[in-house]
Amino acid sequence: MTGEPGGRHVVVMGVSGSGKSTVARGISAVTGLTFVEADEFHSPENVALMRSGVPLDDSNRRPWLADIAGWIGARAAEGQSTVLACSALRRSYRDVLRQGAPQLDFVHLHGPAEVIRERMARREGHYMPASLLDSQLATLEPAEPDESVLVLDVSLPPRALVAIAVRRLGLPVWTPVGER
Ligand SMILES: Nc1ncnc2c1ncn2[C@@H]1O[C@H](COP(=O)(O)OP(=O)(O)O)[C@@H](O)[C@H]1O
Ligand SMILES: O=C(O)[C@H](O)[C@@H](O)[C@H](O)[C@H](O)COP(=O)(O)O
Repeated sequence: MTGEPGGRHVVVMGVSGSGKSTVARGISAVTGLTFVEADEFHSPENVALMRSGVPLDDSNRRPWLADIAGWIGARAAEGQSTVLACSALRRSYRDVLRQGAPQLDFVHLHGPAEVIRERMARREGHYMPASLLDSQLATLEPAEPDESVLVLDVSLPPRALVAIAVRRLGLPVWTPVGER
């Protein structure tokens, strides 16, 4: 999607299994913002660590986040708007992402650990074991007052989460060409 220079940039954040990919894809479908999955930027070494049940640390995450910030910056330079699914667990990680676009909006999917654990256990074909949820929750640093973060309850259905996020962030609703 092209917009004014810089565009809008949204990161759907939260622990693994909180519904980031589902909600970010939904926002993209409704608004036309270009969707990207932060997991796709992980090195094979990072994926291997998580697959074997070892949590990432700052040194594993730093180059990953820098690459994502670079991607956001490149899209912003093209005037393209984006929506990402990215855990962005710590304040310092969000600060790295903001280097790509200073006015980054975050949607934090937050909710009971049991609900998220259940979803992770049921999810098929993903490298991330449910056993890493505890470390994800321990690493998570909620938004500080100066950050632009909308906190939403993971227990809501995906469609409601997408609708609330689009409305509260004032994102443009995309209309297919044939319906204009
Ligand atoms: N709001 C929701 N309500 C019920 N199930 C959900 C919701 N959001 C996601 N899910 C399901 O939970 C699992 C994890 O969602 P996913 O989007 O992959 O999370 P994440 O990207 O944060 O790891 C998936 O099987 C997905 O279909
Ligand atoms: O910083 C991290 O520890 C990882 O990014 C992690 O948070 C991410 O959650 C995994 O890559 C699993 O992917 P999902 O979040 O899509 O389950």
